[in-house]
Amino acid sequence: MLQAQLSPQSLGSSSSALQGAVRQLGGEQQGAQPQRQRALGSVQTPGPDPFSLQSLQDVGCIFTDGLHEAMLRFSQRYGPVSRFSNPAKPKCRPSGADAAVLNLPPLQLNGASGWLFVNHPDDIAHVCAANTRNYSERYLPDIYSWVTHGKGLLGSQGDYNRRHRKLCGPPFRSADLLRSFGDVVVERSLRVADTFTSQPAPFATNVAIQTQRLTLDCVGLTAFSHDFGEVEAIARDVRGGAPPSASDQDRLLWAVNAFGQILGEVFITPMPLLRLMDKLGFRQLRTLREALEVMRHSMLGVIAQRRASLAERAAAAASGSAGAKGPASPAAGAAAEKAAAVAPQDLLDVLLMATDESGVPMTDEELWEDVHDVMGAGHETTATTAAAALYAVSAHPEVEAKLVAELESVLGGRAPTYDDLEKLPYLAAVVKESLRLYPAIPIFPRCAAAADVLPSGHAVHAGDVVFMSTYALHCSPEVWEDPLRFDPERFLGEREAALHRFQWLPFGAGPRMCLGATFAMMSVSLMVATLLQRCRFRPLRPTTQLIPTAYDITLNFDRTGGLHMEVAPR
Ligand code: HEM
Repeated sequence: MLQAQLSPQSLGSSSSALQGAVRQLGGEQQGAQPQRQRALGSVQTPGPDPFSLQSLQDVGCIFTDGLHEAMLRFSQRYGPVSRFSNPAKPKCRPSGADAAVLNLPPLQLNGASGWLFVNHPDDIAHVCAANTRNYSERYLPDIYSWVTHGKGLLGSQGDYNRRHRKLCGPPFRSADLLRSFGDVVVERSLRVADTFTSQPAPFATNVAIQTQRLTLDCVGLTAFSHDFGEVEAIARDVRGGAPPSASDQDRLLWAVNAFGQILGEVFITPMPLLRLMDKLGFRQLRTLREALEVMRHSMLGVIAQRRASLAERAAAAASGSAGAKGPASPAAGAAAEKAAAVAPQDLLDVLLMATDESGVPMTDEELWEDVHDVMGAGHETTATTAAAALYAVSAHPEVEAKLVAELESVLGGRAPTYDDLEKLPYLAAVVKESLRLYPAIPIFPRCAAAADVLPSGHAVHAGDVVFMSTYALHCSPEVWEDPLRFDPERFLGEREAALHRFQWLPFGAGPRMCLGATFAMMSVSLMVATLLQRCRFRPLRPTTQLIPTAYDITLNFDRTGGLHMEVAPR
C-alpha cells in the first residue's frame, strides 16, 4: 500500500483547503529540474510486440471495453508502466538512456512515436509536477482541431492556452464569485427538491438525466446568465406532462445537446476520415457544424449586448459619482461606486472585464470559444458526478445516515451555502470518494516533447503520448486498499493525510488540470446536500452497490441504462 512518498498533504475538507489542494496539483513546480532518476532509462518497459497477437488483443480491448478499462487491464498484465511501440519505428532508433542523451526529434505516426501507459503516482508526479515543461501539451483527438482549429481552453496548446487559463481561471477561485455561483446552484437544487417532494407518492426517475438538467441550468446561469429552463423540464417529466417538441425547445439548448452527443460519436475519428465524411456530406458532421453555428451566433449576440450594457453601467457610475457630494474621499467614493455598478454578474462579465499582463482584453471570438468550452467541460462532468454520489450514498445506508446526520447538525434544516462547506467534512469525503470510483473523465494524456526518464526508471521517447488514467489509478489495488469499496472515510483525518498527492486525480494534474475543480467540488457538494436534506433516494436499476460505468468522452450512465431511483420526501 502506498504511503505518502511526496510531502503528505491533506486534500482537506474545507473549501479553502480544497483550493489549496487544487493549486498544488496545478503544476506550481513547473520548471523545476527533473529529479535525478535511479537508473537512467535502464528499466525494460514491458508491453506487447507491435506485430503480435497480444498486441491485436490489447488494441481490440481499447475498442471493445474503452481506453479506461484497457488501461486497468494493461497495468494488471504489464505493471504500472507499459509501452505500445509505434510499428513504424525503425529498429535502429535508440531508446532509453541513449535516446535521453541524443534527445531525438519525434518520429510521428498518427501523432505519436509510441504510447506509454503510466499508472504509478510517483511517475505521474514527475510528468505533472517535476518536469511539466516536457509534458505541457495535452494529446487531443483530431475532432478537436476539426471543431476548434486550436482555439478555446480545451483544444488549444502553448501560449494561447496559458493566456486563456490566466484570464479564465480567477473567477473559479474567487471566494466572492464562488459564493454567488453557489447561491445559484442551491436555488436551482431547491426547485428540483420542491418538485420531487411535492409528488403525492414515491416515484421512479432516472436521476442521471435529472442531474444533467439541473447542471445545465446552473452552468448556463453562472456562465452567461442564460436560463435554459431545464428545471421546469424536470417538473414536467416527473408530473408526466408532455415533453416540449423540438420547435418549442430553446434552439440553444438543442445545439448544446446535439453538439455534445455528436462529438461523443465521432470522438476518435481520425482527421483523414473526418475530411472524407465532410466531403461526402455526412449528417453527423453537418449537424455538428450547425449546432456549433447556433451556439456561436447566440453567444456573440449575448457578448455584444453585454459589452454595451457594461459600458452603459460604467458611464452611468462615472457621471453619477461626478455629481455626487460628500464621501470622505471623492476618489475612493467614485471608485467604489464604479466598481459596484459594474460588479460582474456571471463568468461572461468577469471575462469581458479581464485583461492580460499587457492590458489586452479578449476578442469576441475568443470569449465565445472560452465560454463554450467552460460549459462543455463543466456540464456533463458535474452532472454525472452528482448522480453517482446520490446513487452511491443511497446504496450505502450507513454512509447515508452519517451524511444526513452531519447535514442536520450543521445546517439544522436550512439550505447550505458555499461558506458552510468547510464545516461539512463528511460531505466532502463522500464527494471525493464518488470522484474516486466514478471519475467523470477517465484519462488525461500528455505529449512528451523530448526524451525523458520516469522515476521508476522507464524511458520516455520524444513524441510519445503518455496516457495517465484516473480510472485505472483509482481502481488499482497497488494504490488503494480494497479499491472497489465505497469508503468515504479514506478522505478523513489521518487516512487522508497519508495519501500520496498524486493518488487521487479526478481533475487531472499539472498546467492543464481542470480549471473548474473548486467550482465543481462546490457545485456537486451543494447539489447533493440540498437534495439529500429533503429527499430519500432508493436504487432501482442497477441495484448493485457498485455502479457499472461506461464512457464516451466522459462518464455516461445512459450507456449502462441510466441510474433509476425511487424518490420520496425525507
Ligand atoms: C466533477 C466535475 C469535473 C471533473 C471530474 C472534471 C475533470 C476534468 C479533467 C480530468 C480535465 C483534464 C485535466 C488534465 O488534462 O489534467 C478537465 C479539464 C477542464 N475542465 Fe474540468 N472537470 C469538472 C468540472 C468542470 C467545471 C465545472 C468546469 C468549469 C466551470 C471545468 C472546466 C475545465 C476546463 C476549462 C478544462 C480544460 C483546461 C485546459 O485544457 O487547460 N471542469 N476537467
